[in-house]
Amino acid sequence: MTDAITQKGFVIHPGFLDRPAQEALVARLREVLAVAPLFTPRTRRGPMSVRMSAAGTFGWYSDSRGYRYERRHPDGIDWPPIPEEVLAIWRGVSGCARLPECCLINWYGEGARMGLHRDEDEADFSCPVVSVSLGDDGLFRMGNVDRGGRTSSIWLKSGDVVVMGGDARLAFHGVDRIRFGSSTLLPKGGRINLTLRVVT
Ligand SMILES: O=C(O)CCC(=O)C(=O)O
Ligand SMILES: [Fe+2]
Repeated sequence: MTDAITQKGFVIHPGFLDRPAQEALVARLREVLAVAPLFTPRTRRGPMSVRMSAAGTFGWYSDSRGYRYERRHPDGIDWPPIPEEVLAIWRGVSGCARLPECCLINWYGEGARMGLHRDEDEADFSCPVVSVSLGDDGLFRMGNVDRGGRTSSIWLKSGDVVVMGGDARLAFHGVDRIRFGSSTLLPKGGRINLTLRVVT
């Protein structure tokens, strides 16, 4: 693990997870996804390119009715518990006494992206959102609390952890593109991003 980098209030921990830790995490996530399969969220503008699932008390969900947190997977089952390995990352970097209530799982296949947005559906912004990147490189764009203005971009690699707290908690961010096949962690390629959130 190298020293943290701060850009526009986003704290980036390059290589926070070594390869064995990444592999252990992927094995846990496969167990979660076996219970709560990936689904394609829809917005008013159509299906998202990212596929999603979640662990924890709440999962983030979007359909034609809009965005919200839900206590159940769209198949009607409870979300599986957040794996202990994921909670350990939160304890290591969040500086927050509360535990995350949602571990959102985003799966980016070839060509998937996530437009600039703010994570603002939570009731309490005093804890950060912690993001964990696994698999292919993703070009992460960091903006400002208000839409517009200068942005800054960084390629997030497998094992990198980003803490969006303080001024960055409500800052715009997104993923412009991934380098499909750049990592050997996931045999079929793709990028997994976890975001850990205190929701209530
Ligand atoms: O994939 C990423 O690195 C960011 C994901 C994100 O911003 C989100 O799920 O809200
Ligand atoms: Fe986000």
